[in-house]
Amino acid sequence: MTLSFEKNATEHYDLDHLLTTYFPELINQPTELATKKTTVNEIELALQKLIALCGEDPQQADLAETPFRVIKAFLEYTAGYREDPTAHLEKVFDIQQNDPIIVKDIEFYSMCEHHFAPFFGVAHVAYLPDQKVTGLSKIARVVEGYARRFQVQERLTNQIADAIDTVLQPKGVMVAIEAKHLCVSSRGAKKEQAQTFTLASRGAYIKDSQLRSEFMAAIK
Ligand SMILES: Nc1nc2c(ncn2[C@@H]2O[C@H](COP(=O)(O)OP(=O)(O)OP(=O)(O)O)[C@@H](O)[C@H]2O)c(=O)[nH]1
Ligand SMILES: [Zn+2]
Repeated sequence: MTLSFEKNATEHYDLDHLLTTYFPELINQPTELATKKTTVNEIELALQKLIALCGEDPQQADLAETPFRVIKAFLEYTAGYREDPTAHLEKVFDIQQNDPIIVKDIEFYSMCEHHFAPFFGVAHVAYLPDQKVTGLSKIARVVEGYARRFQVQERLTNQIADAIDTVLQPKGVMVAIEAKHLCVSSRGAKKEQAQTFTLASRGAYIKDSQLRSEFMAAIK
């Protein structure tokens, strides 16, 4: 079977648009843009080979644009690599708050770095401020910024805690993530109900059992 990516040249196949959407700096860098285009074409070819390896004909009409769509989807799943999540926390408010602030049920989608299968669920974040209080949405933006990468749940949990700890310098921070991993439920062990719960605590949340139980009660 001969494979070629030219087959994808349909009206929906707008490589320039794709690349300049996800890499806006390439608009003024024609050489780098050309290199990226070659890379995309190579990946398309590899994805056609993957489709063939799985037992399907990559040239059939319904699959013609699939490699391009996959690349587009991956750039969306991994948008977090092209931002600095800590930057969201730089804007702080002068709000007097002596007790913890807890933002719970922040839904997220991430991508397991072992299988490129989604894992998804909710993150709960608490911090005990010390002067710096951030906007509530910024906590959710930090979760997004680290979730949209190739991840493991433990690293995601710790990165969120570290970002808040470093930028806001609170008295303490605690993050809990509840997630379902499709690599565990849809394949491999095939445990559909299994969920993973991870915690990361910093500062006062490491040892203060009252703070910890208050957080656990709030997210129940
Ligand atoms: N600790 C941790 N493990 C993860 C995460 N996501 C996936 N994994 C695990 O990564 C492991 C990879 O194990 P391997 O034995 O190398 O890969 P595998 O043969 O596909 O393993 P199975 O999933 O058991 O079929 C699996 O046990 C996955 O469940 C995560 O976020 N954290
Ligand atoms: Zn996995």
